[in-house]
Amino acid sequence: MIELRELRGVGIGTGVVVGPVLHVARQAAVAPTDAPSTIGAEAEVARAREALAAVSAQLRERAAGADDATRDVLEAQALMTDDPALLDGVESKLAGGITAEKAVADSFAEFAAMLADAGEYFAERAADLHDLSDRAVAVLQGRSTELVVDPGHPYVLVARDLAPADTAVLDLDRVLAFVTSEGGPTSHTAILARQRGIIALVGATGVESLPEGVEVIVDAERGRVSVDPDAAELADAEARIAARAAAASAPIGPGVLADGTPIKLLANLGKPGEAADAVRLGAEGVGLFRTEFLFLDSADAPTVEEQTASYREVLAAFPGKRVVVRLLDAGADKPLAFLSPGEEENPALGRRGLRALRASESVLRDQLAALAAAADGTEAELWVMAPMVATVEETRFVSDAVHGVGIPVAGVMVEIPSVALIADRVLAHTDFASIGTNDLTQYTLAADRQLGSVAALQDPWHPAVLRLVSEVGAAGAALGKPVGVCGEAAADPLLAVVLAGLGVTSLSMSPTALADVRVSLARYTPDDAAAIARAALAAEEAADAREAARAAADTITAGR
Ligand SMILES: C=C(OP(=O)(O)O)C(=O)O
Ligand SMILES: [Mg+2]
Repeated sequence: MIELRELRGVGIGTGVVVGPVLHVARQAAVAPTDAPSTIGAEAEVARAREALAAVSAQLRERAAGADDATRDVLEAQALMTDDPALLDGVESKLAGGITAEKAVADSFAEFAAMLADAGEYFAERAADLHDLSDRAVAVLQGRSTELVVDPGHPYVLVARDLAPADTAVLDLDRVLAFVTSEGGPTSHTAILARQRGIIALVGATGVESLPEGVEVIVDAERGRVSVDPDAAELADAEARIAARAAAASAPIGPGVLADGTPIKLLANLGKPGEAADAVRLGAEGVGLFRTEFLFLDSADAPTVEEQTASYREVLAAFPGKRVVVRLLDAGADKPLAFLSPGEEENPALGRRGLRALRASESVLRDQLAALAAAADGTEAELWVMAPMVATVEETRFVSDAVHGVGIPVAGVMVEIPSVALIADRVLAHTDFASIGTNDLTQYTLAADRQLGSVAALQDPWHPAVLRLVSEVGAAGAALGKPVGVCGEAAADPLLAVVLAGLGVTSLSMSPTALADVRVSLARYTPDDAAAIARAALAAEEAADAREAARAAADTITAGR
C-alpha cells in the first residue's frame, strides 16, 4: 500500500493547526432495498410519517438552542422535512408495496437531484437533503441519529460533510480543524468554519482513509493536510502558527507592503449594520457597499428618504475615511423586483447593472439624490461607482451623472473584459476603477458564476484574468488614477500580493479576511510583489498560476 503523506482540498481561511485525526460518522445504515413490505402500505405510511415527524421535532429542538445563523438553517430544514410534497411522494411510492425506509430515501433523493441540477448554491443545499434522508432512515432502522464524538481532547474532525444539525451539538472548543471529503466553499462546514474562525479544508478527497488518531498538519492557506509530519514539517508549522498568533495580537495598522507602500484595506458591506465589525477589524474604509442588498426583498423602488438614511448610517461609521458606494447592481444573481427586466434568456448578459439603471431613470435619479443628500454633512469621503460598465460612453455617462449631483468622485467597476482591455481610454474619463473579479472571471472564462457544473472555471487566478487586471493596473499607474479590487480575489492572501504587484492600490473584502491579507502584504516589497505577479502571469492555467506564485513567494522568504 502506498503511504498516504498528503491530501489536497479547498482551504477555508489561512490558518495552520497540528493535531490527531478523529473520524466522525453516523452508525452505518443498512441500505434500503426494493424488498416488499411485510406489514402493508398503510402501516408503512404511518411509520414514514412518524419518522419524518421525529426528525422535524429533533431539528426544531436543536434550533431552539442554536445561534441565530444555525437556527435559521435548522428551521429551514425542519420545513423541508414537513413539506407535504415530500410526504405525497413517499405515500405514492408506498402504494407500490415497498418499505418506508426505501420510499423515504428515494423521495429525498429525487428532491436532492432536482437541487443538484440547479447549480452551486442549490447543489450544496442538496447535501442538506442527504442528511435529512440519513436521519429519517436511521429513525426507521432504530439506529442513533447522532455522530459519535467525545474523545476528551482536542482533535481534527474528519467527516464526509457536516450538517447543521450535527454541528449544533458539537463541542466546537475541542475542534482544532474540520476536514471533509465532500462540500465546497459554500457548504455548511465552510460557512461554520468562517463564522467561528475554525480552520477547515473541504472537498479533501481521500480523507476517509486517514488512520484514526494519526497526527496531521492542516494547512488551510496551502489547501493541504500533511500526514504524520516529520520534524522539519512540524517546525515549519509551529513557526507559522506562532507568527499568526503574534500578528493577531499586534496592533492593527493600515495595509502596507514591506517597504511601507500603502495598499488600502477596505471592507465589502451589504448592510449598514455590518459597518461596526468592519471598523473593529481595522477596515480603512469601505471599498464596496452593495446597495442592492438593502432592497432584495422590496417590491417597490425605495424612497429617497429611506435610501438617504441607510447611506448616512454607513458614512457615519467612517469619519475621514473613503466609502465607495456602488449604484444598484440589479439583474442576474441579484434580482430586484422594481428594476430587473422581465424574462431574459441570458440574464448575466442582459440588462443588468448600469444598463438596468439607465432603463429606469427615475430609480437612478433617486439613488443619486439620496447619495448626494447623505454626503451632505458627512465626514466620510463618498466615492460612487457604477456596476457592469462596458464602454467609454457608459463611463462618461456615469461620471457626468455622479458629478452632476455634486459628488466629486465617480468611478466604474471593471467587470467586463472590454473595459479592462481599453482601460487606458476608460480611466481617462473617470476618477477611479474598481475591479470586480467575480464578474470579470465569469465573463472572461464564459462560465456562469451561479452554475456548479462550471465552477472550476470560476477561478480568478486564471492568467487571462490576471492579464486583464495588469492592463487596468498599468493604465491606473500611467494616469495616476486609483485602481481597487473588490471581488473575492482580494480576500486571498497570496492573490492579494499578486494584485498589488499588478498595480492595484486598494483591496476590498469581507472584513474577516482583512487580518490575513494585511499580514501577507507586509511580507513583500513592491519588487517582490511584481516578481510574484510575473510568475503567476506566465502560467498556463489557474492552478499553475497559484503554484508559481506560491513558489516565487517561498523563494523570496527563504532567501532572507
Ligand atoms: C465585487 C463584485 O460584484 P458582485 O460580486 O456584487 O457582482 C464582482 O463582480 O467581483
Ligand atoms: Mg459584480
